[in-house]
Amino acid sequence: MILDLDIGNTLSKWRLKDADSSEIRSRGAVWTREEWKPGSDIPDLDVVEAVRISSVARQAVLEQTVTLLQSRVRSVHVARSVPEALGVMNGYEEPHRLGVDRWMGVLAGYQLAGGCCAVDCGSAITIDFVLPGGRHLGGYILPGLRLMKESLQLGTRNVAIDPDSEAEELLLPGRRTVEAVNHGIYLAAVSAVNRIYAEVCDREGIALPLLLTGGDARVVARGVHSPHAIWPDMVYGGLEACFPLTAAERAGRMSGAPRVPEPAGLEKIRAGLAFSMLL
Ligand SMILES: Nc1ncnc2c1ncn2[C@@H]1O[C@H](COP(=O)(O)OP(=O)(O)O)[C@@H](O)[C@H]1O
Ligand SMILES: CC(C)(COP(=O)(O)O)[C@@H](O)C(=O)NCCC(=O)O
Ligand SMILES: [K+]
Repeated sequence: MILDLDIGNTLSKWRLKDADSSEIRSRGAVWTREEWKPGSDIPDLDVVEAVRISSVARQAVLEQTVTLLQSRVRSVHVARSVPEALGVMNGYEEPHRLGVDRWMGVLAGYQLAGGCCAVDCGSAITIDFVLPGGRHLGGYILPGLRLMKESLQLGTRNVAIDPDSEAEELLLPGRRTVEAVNHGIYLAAVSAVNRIYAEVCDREGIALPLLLTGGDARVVARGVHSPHAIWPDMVYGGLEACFPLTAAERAGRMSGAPRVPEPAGLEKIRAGLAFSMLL
């Protein structure tokens, strides 16, 4: 069994993948700031023969995790942001400073769709661009929905946006504090994604496929106008591409990869941008 780990600032997600059948056997998540204890929602390491890790948590968290895993599992692979991999050139001036979860998302997106825009809606919302040919342009980082809400300190943190809410409802003026905050941060997040996607496509003269991942991907996607795909396992896809262990992975197939819709035409994206500038 292969254990894939995606350690974010909020949640440490894991999944167990059968190395023979490529099936995902189980998944879970624990709070990143909490210590792993027996009984918490962690996988049984006795069945694990290899581990792949993407971590943006503090260095100490990664070190503890790697030490624990190395004592139990033969091969442990830790992903790093590097200047170039799998045909993608990292756009950062200091490539190792690019969050490795972003790097994994970009590599997975490029392997699946070629040039693309990869959006990760977690603790932070990150929006990265890679062009056909593999040049990563860099990206944008803004606070995620939960962080935006907590920063207001209005006592609304425990009332999360219902992920099944319709975007139209979430865009209405709120008539209670909780509603006003939830609708405000929602509009901030979806406006940023829509605008940044259109700006960069316009500037580069190309309509790029759009991919979303992260804990808030589903609700943010409801407010995204352009055709897009949601890929909950996009970071894991990057791990599979960097450290292929199964026959399918070596052939470039990533688990759970969605069908990516054709992007809207560049003229349509540009018309939307011009319209939003008139407002
Ligand atoms: N069941 C859930 N538990 C915790 N957070 C959730 C859940 N569903 C959605 N979220 C949202 O997802 C965010 C965490 O997403 P995730 O992509 O795991 O973040 P990170 O990678 O930064 O840890 C939370 O900040 C919250 O807004
Ligand atoms: C931007 C991030 C905090 C996003 O982390 P996440 O929301 O996925 O927990 C992470 O990718 C990170 O720590 N990046 C390093 C800084 C950078 O990418 O420029
Ligand atoms: K993120």
